[in-house]
Amino acid sequence: MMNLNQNILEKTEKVASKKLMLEIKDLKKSFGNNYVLNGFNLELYEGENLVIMGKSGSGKSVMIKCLVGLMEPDSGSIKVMGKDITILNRMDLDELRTEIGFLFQGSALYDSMTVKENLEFPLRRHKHKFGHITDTTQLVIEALQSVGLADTIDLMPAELSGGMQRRVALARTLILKPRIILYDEPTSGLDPITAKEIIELMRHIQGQYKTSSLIITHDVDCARVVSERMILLIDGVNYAEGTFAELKASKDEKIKAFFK
Ligand SMILES: Nc1ncnc2c1ncn2[C@@H]1O[C@H](COP(=O)(O)OP(=O)(O)OP(=O)(O)O)[C@@H](O)[C@H]1O
Repeated sequence: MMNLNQNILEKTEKVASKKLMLEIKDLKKSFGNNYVLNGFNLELYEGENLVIMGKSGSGKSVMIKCLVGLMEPDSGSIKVMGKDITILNRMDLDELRTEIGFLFQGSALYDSMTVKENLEFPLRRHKHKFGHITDTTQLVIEALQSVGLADTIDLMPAELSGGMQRRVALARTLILKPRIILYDEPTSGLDPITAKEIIELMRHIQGQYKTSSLIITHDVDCARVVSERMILLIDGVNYAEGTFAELKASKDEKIKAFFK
């Protein structure tokens, strides 16, 4: 039987051999006297699903905004696939952004466009990534198939349920074949059954597209099913890190509060 030390060593080697997709080091951001991020760190490895949990107002959105270049941190470094985004110029940042897909709360579809047109939209915007594509239909169908909704291609968003709209929004993200996906509260506002469908879909996407995902959620079920690792963001730092099972077993009151 394998002893514990050997097991830990093998796990460490496995992680070390994986490519680092995202790396946040000592991130700090404050607004006046409100010190929101006080040295936050994060490492996301290729192919993994990393969940971040934090109470409302703990700085999750601020962290995401810094990560995608919408907000300037006070200090710290943010590397996406090895490139420090805090020093990239606009054009390089735009190009790097095509490697990152988003599924944000209320990732709204354009109401006046069909599902197909909604999915073609990012392809037109990021033409340079795919060169000149004359027939986008096949790409649209493939992306819709991966979320199980190929038959909605000619429908309008209003004809879809809330869960279907979120799946189409995910297809619109996938069509650019991102290497990293950021999910911000992917199950919020959905009934438990639809939320479960989205959670299963996130797992399926990870397998099919080999994406690395950063998932911000309050949903304990979602964290349990999708995460390989979790970070608890408390007081602007990584208060605790580990697998779902490790954190759930903690006796620390602040950690326990997340699993009640
Ligand atoms: N542009 C801003 N100017 C001033 N304060 C801000 C700004 N953006 C965020 N904050 C403050 O930063 C703190 C963290 O906010 P943030 O939106 O990141 O929380 P959150 O963890 O995403 O919360 P929730 O789970 O409710 O979405 C809050 O105290 C908020 O008031």
